[in-house]
Amino acid sequence: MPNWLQPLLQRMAQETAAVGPGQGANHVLLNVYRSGEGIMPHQDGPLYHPGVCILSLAAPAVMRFTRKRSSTDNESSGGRERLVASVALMPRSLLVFCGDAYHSCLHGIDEVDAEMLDETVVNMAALPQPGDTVLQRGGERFSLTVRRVLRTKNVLGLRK
Ligand SMILES: O=C(O)CCC(=O)C(=O)O
Ligand SMILES: [Fe+2]
Repeated sequence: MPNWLQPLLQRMAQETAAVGPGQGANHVLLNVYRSGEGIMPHQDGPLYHPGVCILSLAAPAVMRFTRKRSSTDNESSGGRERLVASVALMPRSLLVFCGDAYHSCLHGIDEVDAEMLDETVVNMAALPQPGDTVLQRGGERFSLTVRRVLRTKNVLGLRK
């Protein structure tokens, strides 16, 4: 890990056990999004300890958590009816998630220039003007996604 990341990772390890109790992070991903760019709904998967910290920098965006599609869902449904929570990713904020949000939901960022703020936004108070119905993305957003990659042999069940 580069030196400049150490204080950040130490602070995350002190304040949350989400990325691996007692162990901390060993994997940091830098993503850059221009306004209008997003990341498709996905699950971070079994190679990681099931918890993640996302530090947001520069322009804001909104992360949408959607329930995974089940066998009884209508094939043609767009996904909005499976939306369970939205989180405004404000500059210099940290999103930590694990548990159901990690295992039972997909997370993604829409490819939009302006985010609609509806009743699914769980952190309205973090917005500059609580009560606004639109959040302009405005410019480039950088995120650091901090996780712990598990030892592959453990994940595959090969270790005794
Ligand atoms: O950039 C973000 O805020 C999310 C990134 C993400 O979900 C991922 O890298 O798995
Ligand atoms: Fe992700």
